[in-house]
Parts: sequence; C-alpha cells; structure tokens
Amino acid sequence: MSLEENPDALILSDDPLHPANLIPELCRNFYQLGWVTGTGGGITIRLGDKVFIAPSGVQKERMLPKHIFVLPFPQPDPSPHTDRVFLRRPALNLKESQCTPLFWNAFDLREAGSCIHTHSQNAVMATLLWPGSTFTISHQEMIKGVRVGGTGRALSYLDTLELPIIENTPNEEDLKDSMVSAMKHHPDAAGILVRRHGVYVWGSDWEKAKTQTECLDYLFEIGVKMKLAGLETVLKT
Ligand SMILES: CSCCC(=O)C(=O)COP(=O)(O)O
Ligand SMILES: [Zn+2]
Repeated sequence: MSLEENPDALILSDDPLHPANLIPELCRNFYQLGWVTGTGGGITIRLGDKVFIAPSGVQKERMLPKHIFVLPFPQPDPSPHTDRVFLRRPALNLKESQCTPLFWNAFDLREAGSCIHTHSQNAVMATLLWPGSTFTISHQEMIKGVRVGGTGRALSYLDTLELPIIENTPNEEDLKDSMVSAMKHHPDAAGILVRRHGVYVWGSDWEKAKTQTECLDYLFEIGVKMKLAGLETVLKT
C-alpha cells in the first residue's frame, strides 16, 4: 500500500528514534523541566523532506504518535501561514501547533533539523531582566555547548553569548516576521527569546537542538541569578 493510501505508515514505527515516537517522549521530559506545561511549547523534527509536528493546545506530556502531523518540506508555498499541505493528519479534530510558522523559520533560514519552543520561567525571567533587544552572558562553561547560528561551529569559552529578544504578540503565529528579522540581524544566534513568553532554539538535528536548549536554559537561569545578586554577566576579557 502506498503512503497516499496509508498515511499512518508515516507515524507508526517500532523504532524509538522515529520522530513520531520521539516527539511524545521528549515532550514528557520537557514537561518535567517546566518547559511545556499548560499545553504551550513543544518540539518539531525534520527528516529530509518531511516535518513532524505536534497538535496545538493539547497536553504535550500526554501526546501519542497518532496525534502527530506530517508536512512536506518545503511547502508548495514557501512561507506556510495558511492552507498548509499535509502528508498525514490525525484522525481526531486537531490543528497543527501554532508554532508551525516559527519552526519553519528555523528550517528555511538555518536549515535546521529540529526546533524547540519552551515556556521555561528561566527564559521568561531573562527577557524581563534584560529589557533591551538582546540577552548577553560571558565566561560560562556552558557557552561551549551552543553553536554559532545553532548549526555551525561550537562557541568557545571566550565567546560572549548573545541572543535576540523579540516582543510577544497576542497570537503566536504573528511572531513570524519579527523572528525572521531578528534571525537576519543576528546570524550567529542559536535561538530567539520572546519577551514574557519563552524561547525558540534550533539545531541541525533533535539531539543538538535539545542539548543547546539545555545549555541556554542553564545560562538563562544563572544569568538571572547573577543579575539578581548584583553580579555583572558580561566580563571584559
Ligand atoms: C498556554 S499556551 C499559549 C500558546 C503558546 O504560547 C504556544 O506555544 C502554543 O503552542 P501549541 O503547540 O499548543 O499551538
Ligand atoms: Zn509559546
């Protein structure tokens, strides 16, 4: 039977590393970290010309492989906002994540293989304590776990980490254009913070997106603690 006749073949696999199995498992981990509580946030994985995306507005820690959407990459319309094309939709009455156009920015502009969106309080607090348009921190070992542009070489201990901060919008999808603009102005950034909302982080595959999100979340947390303790977060040389 062809994939057109049996689209569920795109999400049914015994392989625990298949994206349709990984996305629910990773979201359970992210829920425990406080990254995807209250239905917000999530992860997408792109394998070549197929993108795997979770549904919108569901408890991400209870998601199952049968709930996963599969979209072709690229889309016939290169900036999918409406009228998206699907290779597989869940049988239930679900809509794809509102983060889809933001995830697509990471695929289009950085050739990412995965993108994670968290509502971590560490990220949100960083956007409150850094009131300008960037979060910066230097001289922290965890900077070495972040890559230039998310998909390039690893940063050095001597590099200052800088992440753009964009302003939140009432609808997640409307962040798309300001995220594109921030990504163009900050080609070396591995992610984008969204004020009073969270962060988007990408990588060339899901493992790198996950570990970079872990390093960045650590840096947000320690940066917030340092600032609250009256310490400088960027040292001169
Ligand atoms: C309380 S979640 C508000 C919407 C949001 O920020 C979000 O990340 C939604 O993601 P979804 O995948 O559920 O569309
Ligand atoms: Zn969100």
